[in-house]
Amino acid sequence: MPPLLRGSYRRVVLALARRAVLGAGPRWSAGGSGCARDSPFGAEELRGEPDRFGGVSVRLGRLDALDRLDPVAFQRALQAAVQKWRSEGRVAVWLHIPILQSRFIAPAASLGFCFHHAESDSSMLSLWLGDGPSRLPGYATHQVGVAGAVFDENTRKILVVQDRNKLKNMWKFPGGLSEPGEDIGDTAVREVFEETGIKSEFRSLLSIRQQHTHPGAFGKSDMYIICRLKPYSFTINLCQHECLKCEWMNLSDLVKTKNTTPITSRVARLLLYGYKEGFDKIDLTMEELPAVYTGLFYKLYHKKLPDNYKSMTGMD
Ligand SMILES: [Mg+2]
Repeated sequence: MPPLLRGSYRRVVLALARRAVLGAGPRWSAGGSGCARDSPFGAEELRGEPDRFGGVSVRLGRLDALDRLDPVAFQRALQAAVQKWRSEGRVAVWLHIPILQSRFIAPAASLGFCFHHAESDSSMLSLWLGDGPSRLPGYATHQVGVAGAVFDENTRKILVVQDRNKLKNMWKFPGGLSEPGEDIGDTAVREVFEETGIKSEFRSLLSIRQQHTHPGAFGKSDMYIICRLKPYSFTINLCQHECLKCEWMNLSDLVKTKNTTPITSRVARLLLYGYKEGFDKIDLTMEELPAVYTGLFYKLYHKKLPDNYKSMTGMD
């Protein structure tokens, strides 16, 4: 339990114990004053944790006694707490509401709180208290899809599929949606294996397509990334749920076919160019580096720097 909430927990528990001893009627009635208890639920129960940007966060799930609090009493307490935070110069309030406590969303909204985001079991509301328009960053706005262009240099064949649930059946690279926290290359390798049974390893990133208001991304922006993968198994085991067809196709046939998407066609040409002239001409390779946040790492994708440029500092 966070130290800031310890006091409020104690107060709420004591109030409940006192009520039980007195045998009071409905504790905090849904109508009327909304606080038919001897010790009204006040702003002090809603003390939150300050953040480094000058905001304050309140997690309702940490206040067990809220199970018995009605929305009217909550609204009154929240209004008083907001006034206090405003007078203290707080710039924002974050209100985390577990799904089972959703009856507190409407009272918060009536005080100006808006949805910031929702997860499967909770919602996060926010209220900007600072000067001018809100400077709070928005939540996730993107869906990331990743496909694997699995090219076998020995046979010059490329792995292609036709999706099952598409209006038009076109050849494309196997792929799918990235899981939260999953690396791009790992998504490509996983999706290729799930859809075709082919095992492969990540080589490079070849292209990024950005599309806004994408119908397949719930109207959000969609980033579709194609990676170059090297196969190390060759027997196809098609996923019947997602794919209609899968085959190893000659790369030159994929370049020529009309029965494909514009993105697949362009990447096929790019691969042909890389195969003939060297993959360093088309590859964005990956480098893993330590982030400023202790213990974390990030992946940087860029064209490989020639060795003689690695130590060069100027124009000469
Ligand atoms: Mg897929």
